Amino acid sequence: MEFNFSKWQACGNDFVLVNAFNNEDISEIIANAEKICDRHFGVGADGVIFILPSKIADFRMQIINSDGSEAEMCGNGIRCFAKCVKEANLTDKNKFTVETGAGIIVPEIMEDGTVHVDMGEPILEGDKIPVSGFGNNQVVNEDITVDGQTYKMTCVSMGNPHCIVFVDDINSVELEKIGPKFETNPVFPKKTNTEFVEVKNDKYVRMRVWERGAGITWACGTGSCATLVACVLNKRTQRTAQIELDGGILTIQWADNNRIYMTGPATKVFTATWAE
Ligand SMILES: N[C@H](CCC[C@H](N)C(=O)O)C(=O)O
Repeated sequence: MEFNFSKWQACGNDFVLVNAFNNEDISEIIANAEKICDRHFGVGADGVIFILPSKIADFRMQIINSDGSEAEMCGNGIRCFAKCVKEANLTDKNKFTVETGAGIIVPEIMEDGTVHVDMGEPILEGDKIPVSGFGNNQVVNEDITVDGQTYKMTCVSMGNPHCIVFVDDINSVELEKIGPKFETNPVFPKKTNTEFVEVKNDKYVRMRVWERGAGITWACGTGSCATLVACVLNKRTQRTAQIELDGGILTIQWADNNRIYMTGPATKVFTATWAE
């Protein structure tokens, strides 16, 4: 298997990006995503992202987690995707449409090099997130029992499922122990990403994440969007706030038009060829 790729990171959430805009066969790369993402035997990444053509948008993005599972959407990934597309001269626009599993997403590359993304509307109906046991009701500050302990959860989908748990002290959360037990809890038919959040004030929160299919990552863009929505629903922040992650800070806004806007960095680390 031989293919060219570029390595990108966004707040420390890192990805292998593959340009398959000319419909190159990516089946073997997808089949080997776990090995490619391995931090000892491969490149090392939280996922593999493919740039693909689309019939309904300027581009299509496909995201494979480091465990080989496919996700509907990736917030940090789409910022890397946008700058990678621009660098590859696949467009002369700074704002364009991307078909994803979460619908059409619109990133815009800003003058200062950050990327501003219209992430669409949050999904709050329980059966659409999905979370079992709540019908189409919202899941806000509801009980969940994990490993014999009861937590209060608020669930939001940004095309992918998120379970947000507010804590008094983020440093006391044993993420590697409790994260996988939330991820695979039977109440989440499609598993879940889980965000633990310590609110610092009504415009600033600290968040750590255990991602579905990737484990602890240094940042989660869709998770930051879901976190802001959960904060507003629980009356803990304003509708615009900064989310401090292990690897950086994202600014998230839940606008009056009900759409979520995310702004943050994306940086190329290197380009290389996988030749095994
Ligand atoms: N692991 C996630 C996909 C990547 C999301 C995250 N890296 C982001 O920046 O949104 C899932 O399976 O839903």
